[in-house]
This record gives sequence, structure tokens and C-alpha cells, in this order.
Amino acid sequence: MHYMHFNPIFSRDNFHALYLSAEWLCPIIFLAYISQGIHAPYDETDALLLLTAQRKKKVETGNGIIINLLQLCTLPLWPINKQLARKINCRLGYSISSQLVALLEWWSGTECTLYTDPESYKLYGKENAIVVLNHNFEIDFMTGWTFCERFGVLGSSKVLAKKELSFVPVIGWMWYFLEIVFCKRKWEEDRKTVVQSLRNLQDYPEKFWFLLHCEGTRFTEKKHKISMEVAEKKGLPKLKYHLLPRTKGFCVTVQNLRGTVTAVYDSTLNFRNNEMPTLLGVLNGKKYHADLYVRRIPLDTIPEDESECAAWLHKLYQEKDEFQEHYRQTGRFPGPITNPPRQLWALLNWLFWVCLLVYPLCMLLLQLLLSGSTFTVVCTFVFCLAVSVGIRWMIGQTEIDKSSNYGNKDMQMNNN
Ligand SMILES: CCCCC/C=C\C/C=C\CCCCCCCC(=O)SCCNC(=O)CCNC(=O)[C@H](O)C(C)(C)COP(=O)(O)OP(=O)(O)OC[C@H]1O[C@@H](n2cnc3c(N)ncnc32)[C@H](O)[C@@H]1OP(=O)(O)O
Ligand SMILES: CCCCCCCCCCCCCCCCCC(=O)OC[C@@H](O)COP(=O)(O)O
Repeated sequence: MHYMHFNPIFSRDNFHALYLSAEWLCPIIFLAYISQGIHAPYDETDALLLLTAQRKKKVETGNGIIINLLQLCTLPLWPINKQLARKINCRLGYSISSQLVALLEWWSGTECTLYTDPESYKLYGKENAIVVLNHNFEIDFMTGWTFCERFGVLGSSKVLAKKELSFVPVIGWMWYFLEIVFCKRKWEEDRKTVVQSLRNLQDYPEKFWFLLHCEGTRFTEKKHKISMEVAEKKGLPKLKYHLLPRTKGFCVTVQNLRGTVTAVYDSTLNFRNNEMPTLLGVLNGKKYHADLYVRRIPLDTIPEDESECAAWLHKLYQEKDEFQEHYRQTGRFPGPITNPPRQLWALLNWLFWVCLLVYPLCMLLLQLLLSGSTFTVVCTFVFCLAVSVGIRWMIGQTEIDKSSNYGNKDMQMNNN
């Protein structure tokens, strides 16, 4: 479905039009909108929804900063009672990430369907797990968070994330307090820090899922070509839908979380009808259809020896590639659909922050704009513009056409 570009006073992506929607309309519009249950085709009549979405962005960033400050306040508690500090930070972290889940599930109405074995389904959320998820889409993280939310592990969810993400306001700052494992994607530098961070999670007081995108970067045709040249050199089968996985991070994670984690959840994600979802699309109310195939693999079936573990991961990715081929041929993954229900908590959390913040923020904005002082009005405009550009930069972190150069060359070719 072609997306009609609504063009207010300023272009949508870079300059956000000042908001006309009245604050108290936000929740009412939002509830009215999701009550449709289906996504109304986006067109110019959705202008108010677009403006409301933009208002949401600013409100969420506002409350995100508040939550980051609350997380900062838990620092004095860490040396006294680390486990309590961790539990508090899980709940504060939940309050941020669940807003993106609410955005996906309720605002855009995106459907998330789970294909998995009913016996394994009973264990999800009741054990610590390592999640191996393909990295092909711009909203992998939101879909991942949605499944975390449905199994009650959203606040404590962890990931091996690139160091650059730790600088992303609100989300990246939140991750420090959630003890997310950051890596520079340079093994010589990562070796020590990643191992230390993983060992630090061995006494984590909450059930958690540890996400690994073993490809290390989002799929692009160029990176895939280079990656398959590396596969050829290594005598490994070529993959059609995945980059060749980097094995060191996975092996070191299994090695250091053995005894803490009981299973690997091999997760393969795709979207129906060749949808290529984007965060901007979600923010503007576009509905997508995510399908996720999860296989639960007991950790004690994974070899302890590093080279055998690496071979095991390569074989896993060959199987994932076959699942994607099956999906492309049939439009579904193998096995039964066992769908966890959407949770209301993410929606209630979002409505709480909107009701708490939107009115005062907008009253403040109006007072500044109507202050009569040119300097105040100009500063207000400049501040709003800066926040909008900042949010657009954050959204840009998810866009594959702005992705890093990692994987754009064969490291071994470089070393030779
Ligand atoms: C469905 C339920 C979902 C649940 C979700 C749960 C939680 C959600 C929580 C949060 C959601 C937020 C999500 C945020 C997402 C952000 C994630 C990221 O930032 S992904 C990027 C960072 N992560 C990784 O990179 C992990 C994978 N990488 C690794 O593990 C690496 O090994 C490493 C530890 C980073 C080290 O990398 P480095 O490159 O330095 O070394 P490697 O050994 O990996 O590479 C050398 C190795 O690779 C071969 N090689 C060289 N060039 C290439 C190439 N172009 N393509 C492929 N392979 C290449 C080279 O020959 C070497 O091979 P070998 O190891 O055999 O010697
Ligand atoms: C209701 C809520 C409204 C919120 C509106 C505000 C929107 C701002 C959201 C910003 C989200 C930023 C989170 C970043 C997570 C991106 C995860 C990701 O996919 O990173 C890419 C890396 O894995 C690999 O990088 P590349 O090497 O491919 O390059």
C-alpha cells in the first residue's frame, strides 16, 4: 500500500509541525483509533493522527528523560542492595520499552503471530533464555520487545548491543541501568568487557531473555555478498536470507551463562506480504503483520568446545535459512500457532504518561509561545526544533539505509 506523504507547514521527516491537537484529545483519539481494531488506510485525513503521533514522540521523550533521572536516583542504592536496585530498574525500564510496545501493538495495530511448540510455550517467561534472532528488519527490536512483554520479561530483557546505541538518549541511557552488554564489534577489545558483563548477569534477580543478533548487523545485499564470499572461503554453505553469523559472541555467551540460562530460543522473524516495516511507519499508524517461529533448544545440547559451538551456530543458521525459504514458499512457518494474548499493561502505562505529562507540557509550550517576549518565543521554537531533530536522529538509528559500515568488508581480507 503506497504511503501518502502528508505535508504540513514543514516537511514531515525533518521539521515537525507544531501541534494543533488539544492535549486531552490524545487519549480519546488514541482509544477511538485502536477501537477500530483495524488500520484505517493512511491518508491526508489522518493529519490529526500524524500530529498526535508527533506529540506522542515528544511526550514519550519527555517521560523517558524523567525515567532516566529516576534510574540515576537508584545509584546510591546499588552498593547497599544491588538486587533491589536491579528490580527497581527493571520496572523503570519497563515503563520506557512498554511504550514502544504500545506504539506497535495498539497505535499501529501490528499483529504478532507466534509459531512454536505448545510444550515449549509453557516454559516461556519462566526461565532465563538466550534468544537468537535474525536481523533483517528495522523494527526487530520492537517485535522482540512485544514478545518479551507477552511473556512478562520486558523490563529485564537484555541484548548484546553495539556500543553506539548506548549514546541514544532515553533508550541507550536506560540500558546502562539494565546492565545491557555493549560491544564495539572488535573482538580484541570486546573479549574482556563482554565476558565481564555476562558474568555480572549470573546472579540477576529477575527472569530475563538475552538477545543475540549473531549476524552482528542488519542484512543488506552488499553485506550479504561479502558475507557469502567469507562463507565460501570457510567452506560453509551459502545462506540466502541471512548474513553468515559471527560465532564468538554466541559461544562466549553460552559459555558464561551456562548454569544461569537453561535454553536457547532460536527465533526466526518475517513479515507477511514482503512488508518492510519501519519505525516511522509504525509512528504514523501503519499496520504490519509479524510472524515469529521459535524453537526451544535446551542449553545442555549445545557443545562446550568453542569450535564445535561455532559449527553448531552455523548449522542453526542453515536451518533458519530453510525456515525462511519455507515461509517464502508458503507464507507461514512450520508448526502450530500458539499466540500469547496482547497485554493491556503497555497501553495503560502509555495512557498514564500521556495523561500525566501532555497537558502540563502543552500548557507550558503555549505560555512560552504567548509570553509576548520575542526572545522566549524564538528560544521555544529553537528548542522544539532541536528536540524534533533529535528524535528524528534517534529514529534514524533504526533505519537500514543509515546502517554502519560493519560487515561491508571481510575482516580477514583486511588483515591479510
Ligand atoms: C523473539 C523474542 C525476542 C526477545 C528479545 C529479547 C530482548 C530484547 C531486548 C532488547 C531489544 C533491543 C534490541 C537492540 C538491537 C541492537 C542489537 C545490536 O546492536 S546487533 C550488533 C551488536 N551485536 C553483535 O554484533 C552480536 C554478534 N557479533 C558477535 O557476536 C561478534 O563475534 C563480536 C563479539 C561482536 C565480535 O565481532 P568481531 O567482528 O570483532 O569478531 P568476529 O569473530 O565476530 O568476526 C571475525 C570472524 O568473522 C568472519 N568474518 C569476517 N568478515 C565477515 C563478514 N563480512 N561476514 C561474516 N563473517 C565475517 C571472520 O572470518 C572471522 O571468522 P572466525 O570467527 O571463524 O575467525
Ligand atoms: C509511544 C512511544 C513513541 C516513541 C517515539 C520516539 C521514537 C524514538 C525511538 C528510538 C529507538 C532507538 C532504539 C534503537 C534500537 C535500534 C536497534 C537496532 O536495530 O540497531 C541496529 C544494530 O543492531 C546494528 O546496526 P547496523 O550495523 O545494522 O547499523
